Amino acid sequence: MNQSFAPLATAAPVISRVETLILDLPTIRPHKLSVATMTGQVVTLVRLHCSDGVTGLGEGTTIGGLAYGGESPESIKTNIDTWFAPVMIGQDATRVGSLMARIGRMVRENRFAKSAVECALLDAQGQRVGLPVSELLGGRRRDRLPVAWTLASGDTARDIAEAERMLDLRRHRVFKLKIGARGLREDIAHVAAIGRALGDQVSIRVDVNMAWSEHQAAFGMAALADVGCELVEQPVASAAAMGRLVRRFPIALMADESLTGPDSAFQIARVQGADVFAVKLEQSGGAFDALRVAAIADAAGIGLYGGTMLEGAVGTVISAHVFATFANLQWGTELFGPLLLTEEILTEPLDYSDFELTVPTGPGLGLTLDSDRVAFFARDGLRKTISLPQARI
Ligand SMILES: O=C(O)C[C@H]1C=CC(=O)O1
Ligand SMILES: [Mn+2]
Repeated sequence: MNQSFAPLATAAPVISRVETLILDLPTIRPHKLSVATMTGQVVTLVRLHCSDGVTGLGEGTTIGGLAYGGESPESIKTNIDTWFAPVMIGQDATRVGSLMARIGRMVRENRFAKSAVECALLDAQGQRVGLPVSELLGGRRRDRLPVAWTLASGDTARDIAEAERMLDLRRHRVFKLKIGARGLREDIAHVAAIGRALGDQVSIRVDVNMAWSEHQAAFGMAALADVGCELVEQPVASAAAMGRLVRRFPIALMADESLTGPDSAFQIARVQGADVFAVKLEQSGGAFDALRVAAIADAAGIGLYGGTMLEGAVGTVISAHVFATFANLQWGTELFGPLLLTEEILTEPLDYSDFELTVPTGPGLGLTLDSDRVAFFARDGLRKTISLPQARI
C-alpha cells in the first residue's frame, strides 16, 4: 500500500501533570450555619496539564473543614496528589467518561475530589474542541440562571439590611435564611421579621442543615408555613424522617445533605421523600452524576434547585454549565459563592446582574484565573508576606 495515503496517526493527548493548590480566601462577613461558622473559604484548585498544551481547571471545596462532610480541602488535595494523579498520568485526556470510570475503580468515595478532577477534564476537553462545557454535556437550555442569596450573619437587623442592599443592587430576590443554631421560637421570630421587612417582592426559604429532631421539625414546618416561608431545606438528618415530614405542611421540603448522588436520589425518589432536590455537583460526585440525579428527580416529579458548596469561581461555573442543561430548574439556583468572597480571582469577573448569573460562553468553563491573585492567596503564598489588597466590597 502506498504509505502516502495512510491516515496520519495522531496520538491522543494524554494527561502529563495533575497540579493541586489550596487557596485561603477571605469572606465578606462570617457565614453562620447550624453546623459551623465560616470566617473564610478554603478552595482546592486542580490544574490538569495535558500533552497538547491544554490546561483544565477544577475545584474541590467544602464548608467548615470537616463540619459538613467526610472530605476536607486538605484531604481533597492529598488524595488527588497521592491516589488520583498516578491513575490519570499518561491516560487519554479526551475520554472523560472512561477516565472517570477508571478513577472510580481505583478510588472509593471521595466525591468532592472526583468532582474536581472531572471538572478539570471537562474544561480541558471543551477548550480542545472549542465548546463550552454545557454544550459538551448535551447543550444548554438557558444562558442565565436565577441566583438566591443566603442571609447568615446571625443577626436579624443585619440580615434585613443585607437583603435590602441585594434588592437595590438587583442581585438577588430569593433569600435563604440559615437557621437551626438558635432555639426554634427565636428562629421562627427571625424568619417572620425578615419576611415582614421584605414583603411580597421576595421569596423566603430556610436551611436548617439537619439541626432539628423530627418532632421539632413538625412544629417548625407548620410555624414556617404560617409566616410565609415557602421552602425548608433539610430540617432533619434522617432521610426516613424527611419522608415522614414531606407533604404534611403547606411548605416545600428540600433534600440537601441526604442527597449524595444517584443512589440516594433513587432511594428518596422511590418513596417520594422530598418535594425538591438541591443538586450539588460535589455532593453528587461530579457533573455526570449531577445530571443523573436531575434525571431521577424529573422522572419522579421532584423539583430541582441548583445548589452550592459555596465554591469559588471554578466550582460555581461548572455548576452553572450543568444547571444550564437541566430540562427543569423549578427553584432556580444559589450559585453566589464567588460573591461571598472579598477577592476576585478571575481576570474577568462573572456577570451577576438583574437577579441572575450569566453562564460563560467561551470554550471549556469559559474563564481565566488571575494567576497573580491565585499565587497571592495560595496557602503559604505571597499573602503571608504582603498585606491584604483592597477588598472588593
Ligand atoms: O446549603 C448548604 O447547606 C450549604 C450552603 C449553600 C448555601 C449556603 O449559604 O450554604
Ligand atoms: Mn443546605
